[in-house]
Amino acid sequence: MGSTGRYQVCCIGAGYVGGPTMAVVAKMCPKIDVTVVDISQRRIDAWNSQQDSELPIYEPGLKEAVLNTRGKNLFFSTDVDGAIERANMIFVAVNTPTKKDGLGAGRAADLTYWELAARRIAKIAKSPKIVVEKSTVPIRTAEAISTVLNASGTTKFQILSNPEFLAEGTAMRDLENPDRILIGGNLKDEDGIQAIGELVDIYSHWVPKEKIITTNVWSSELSKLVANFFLAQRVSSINAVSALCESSGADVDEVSMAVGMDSRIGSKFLKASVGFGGSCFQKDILNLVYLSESMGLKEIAEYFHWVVRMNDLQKDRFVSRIIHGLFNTVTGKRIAILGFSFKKDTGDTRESAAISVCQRLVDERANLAIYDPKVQEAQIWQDITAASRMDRLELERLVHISSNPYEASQGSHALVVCTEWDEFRDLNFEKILGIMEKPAFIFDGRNVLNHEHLRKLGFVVYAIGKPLDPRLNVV
Ligand SMILES: NC(=O)C1=CN([C@@H]2O[C@H](COP(=O)(O)OP(=O)(O)OC[C@H]3O[C@@H](n4cnc5c(N)ncnc54)[C@H](O)[C@@H]3O)[C@@H](O)[C@H]2O)C=CC1
Ligand SMILES: O=C(O)[C@H]1O[C@H](OP(=O)(O)OP(=O)(O)OC[C@H]2O[C@@H](n3ccc(=O)[nH]c3=O)[C@H](O)[C@@H]2O)[C@H](O)[C@@H](O)[C@@H]1O
Repeated sequence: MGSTGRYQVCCIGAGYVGGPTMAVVAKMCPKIDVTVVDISQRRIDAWNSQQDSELPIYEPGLKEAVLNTRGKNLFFSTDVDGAIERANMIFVAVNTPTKKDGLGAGRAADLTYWELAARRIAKIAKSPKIVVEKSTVPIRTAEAISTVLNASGTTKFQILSNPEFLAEGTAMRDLENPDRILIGGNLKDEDGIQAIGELVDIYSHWVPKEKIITTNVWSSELSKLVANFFLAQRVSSINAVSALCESSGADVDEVSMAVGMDSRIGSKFLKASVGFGGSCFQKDILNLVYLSESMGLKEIAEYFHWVVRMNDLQKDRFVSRIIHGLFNTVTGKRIAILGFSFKKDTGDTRESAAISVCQRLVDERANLAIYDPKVQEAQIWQDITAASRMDRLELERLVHISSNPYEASQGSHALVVCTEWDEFRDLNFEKILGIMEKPAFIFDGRNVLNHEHLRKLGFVVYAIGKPLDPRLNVV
């Protein structure tokens, strides 16, 4: 207990996982004090902002949960040391991106932030702590972290693995009603069992006991990576099928419905798209590739790697369709990009397929007008500049950020849907057709529009995995 007599939880890392996860813990456990800390002052200021629209991330339902608990039993702070000192349990939800340089670059997870957080805990903690690995990490990270934590010998630490399965855009729903809670710990040790019990107690406030499962630490760490591999693999598989559909006249949505109705296969995650994005699928699969390679399992590494390669291929295929469709050149043509986030209901753009699509089109010297309802203009510039070989000045001649879809469409040769935002379904396409160059093309990278209706209006439409429009120039 902290000095207040209340159980103290601290979370290091106030990002997409730390913020929503702790908001739910605070909401569901009013008798527990939850402090979320971060080294980024800007992020913490945004979490504490009185302007609720300024929370650092957009997630349906998040604002309400934060406003109802903030200042009561949910606190956001940059005082990392103070929070560590007071805590009974410390969640670590820092970022674990793919390594950019050095050994394992482009594949292995970069655990710098994790290790820094662990070293801070080791330095500051004076009383026993339970340290919960929330970030997605390679198998056996808990063991390494345990070595760092216990090296000074000043106090005792129990390390638990408790991977997070929330998906952005549905984070609050996923957290409040999870399919399962996975806790990995030392089941052979009394202190380990006690630590697992404390974490189970927290989740038991709102999650039925049968959904809380305990395993050894390594199974838990590996299960997280494997879950993401299985999900991404389904998207890559259906995207591979989409190419087959376009060449054969089959319709990928019909195939996916027919296949998904087999209860052994299931209907979720079978939606063909321009390619999966997000901060985790690619990174976690590359992590599995690296782990397999380090274990000498070359063919298994290749098997995992194909899921990522298929995804790159799908993005390339989509851009090729646009270029060939527009009579083999997009140079100087205006193209409206609808949607920039990696999926709907989030402003997150990490690894978004839209970035690759825009970068390839800019390489072809197309003029882009980009519209997204939630992504900040500065973020779009940052992503495009990072992805492109051109500098900001050159890019500013080619790229324009639009404040609405109609402005983006004005004078454009093609509309390209990169994110499945609901509002795109309800646009006034008669009006859009009127303000576009003719022939007016639509490339629906998410299969969200009513293609038949659009064709009747006069658009030439390309959709992923659908029979090809005879008016589309196909190579
Ligand atoms: N974004 C998602 O949907 C999911 C992410 N994950 C995993 O959760 C982890 C975190 O992901 P996100 O929340 O998306 O990352 P994020 O980048 O949004 O947040 C991480 C935060 O940690 C802070 N940080 C880094 N080092 C720190 C330190 N030493 N002390 C204090 N703060 C520090 C950063 O400033 C940042 O605000 C990753 O391992 C990710 O793979 C797991 C499930 C879902
Ligand atoms: O480890 C993580 O970070 C998380 O990764 C994914 O969540 P997230 O990346 O937020 O979003 P998803 O809903 O999985 O979508 C990922 C990408 O796949 C695409 N997708 C998804 C489903 C589908 O049928 N087709 C498809 O193209 C989405 O548009 C998006 O670009 C997993 O779904 C979460 O369980 C996991 O916790």
